[in-house]
Amino acid sequence: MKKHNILIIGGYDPTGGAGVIADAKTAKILGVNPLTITTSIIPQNNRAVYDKMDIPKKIIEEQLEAIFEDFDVSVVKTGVLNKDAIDLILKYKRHYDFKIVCDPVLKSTTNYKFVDEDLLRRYIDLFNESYLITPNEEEFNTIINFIEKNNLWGNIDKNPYILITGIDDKLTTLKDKGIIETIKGKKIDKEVHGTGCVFSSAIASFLCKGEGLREAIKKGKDVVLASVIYATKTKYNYNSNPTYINKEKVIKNLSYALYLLKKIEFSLIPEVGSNIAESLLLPNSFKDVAALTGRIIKNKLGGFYIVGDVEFGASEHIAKIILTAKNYNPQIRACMNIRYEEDLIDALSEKFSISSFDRKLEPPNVSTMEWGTKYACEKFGGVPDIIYDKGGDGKEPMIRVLGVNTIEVVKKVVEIQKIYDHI
Ligand SMILES: Cc1ncc(COP(=O)(O)OP(=O)(O)O)c(N)n1
Ligand SMILES: Cc1nc(C(=O)O)sc1CCOP(=O)(O)O
Repeated sequence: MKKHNILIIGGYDPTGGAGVIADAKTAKILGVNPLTITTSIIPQNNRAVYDKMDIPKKIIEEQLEAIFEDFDVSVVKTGVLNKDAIDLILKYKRHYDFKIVCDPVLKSTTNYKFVDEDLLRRYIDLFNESYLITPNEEEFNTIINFIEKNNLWGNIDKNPYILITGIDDKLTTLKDKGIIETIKGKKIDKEVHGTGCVFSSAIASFLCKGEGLREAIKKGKDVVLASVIYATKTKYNYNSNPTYINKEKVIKNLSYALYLLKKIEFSLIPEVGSNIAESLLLPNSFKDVAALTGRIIKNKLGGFYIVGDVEFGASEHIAKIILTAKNYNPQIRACMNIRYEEDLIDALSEKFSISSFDRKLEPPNVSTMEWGTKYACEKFGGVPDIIYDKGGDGKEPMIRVLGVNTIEVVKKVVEIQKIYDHI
């Protein structure tokens, strides 16, 4: 089966939040083999870019020669470039058949200028040979104004796609400029270093795997959203954390979580049975939530049965908990209900964050799961590890364990069972 090789050519960010490391992480999680060539060493963090040292042209060329001698490359994704790098990419483009996805990084989000007018003039030749260019709105306007001001339209005989990136992305082409399609996005209020790199390398990776342009953009958008939601906190801000949550990933997590559960003597099973569920990112309905079509139920010998299969749309109660909790913390995508025990809650308070709701305070005509989860999260100021209630008329008291995925939830349940067994 053909190996998908993507060649990433860009600058080196030692924090891995942007540059060739961020690009390679993105390609790797998407199942593409990342080959990387460094054009410059750029000491930086989320506070500033401190310097930029260009790699000598000879070394860039030797990196290119080493790769093309030994690998077939279907997509080249470019980040921070210098004139030597552009000259060499165009030289190899004349001899090898690969698509170029060009992310025109003109300056960093910390306002360090990577491109002067002399280099931007050379970029125009690279744009002309590119399949897709991914500027943000400011970079797009700078590029078009530069072409107009310097009367460079004559240098452009091809018509590459342009994706003007933002919360919503606008697909156009360099020459036509009319909007072909707008790809809607979701705003997450968090400034994350490297999102542009992750987005363009995700699109390039999906193209490398044979996806069409629109599908690659839409899936790339999902990667960036997850990478922002699960971004890594640093002292000054956040670093991108390339992450891709799709149905395959959710089902794999749930299957492994059930595998882990079967390894323990799980006895905290409520009369109604337990379910365990995990959702896609920012789920819109119970159809975006996978769970058991049956339940986890006690057997007569003190053990338990896992009844049913894992399917999307299989849960009602646990799905409502996840759908509500995501509004307080979009990282939380999983939950499992277990039996309530009076003295267990106290024993858990040292290791777990806990909130609760009281069914006696429940207003009429509401969904208990939605109202209760909302009540507990607002009381806690976010999403706790555990939400419990002490039951009500004909309603069994319950403990609900929440987490970023079902593997994390089951590991919490294993810890809770251990604590319960030693009370
Ligand atoms: C080596 C390197 N490459 C790219 C960038 C740009 O990253 P950032 O400043 O976070 O901008 P976006 O990727 O978010 O557009 C960089 N700083 N260093
Ligand atoms: C019946 C019930 N009540 C729960 C609660 O948290 O109060 S969890 C639960 C069982 C799980 O239900 P499902 O399979 O619809 O997600």
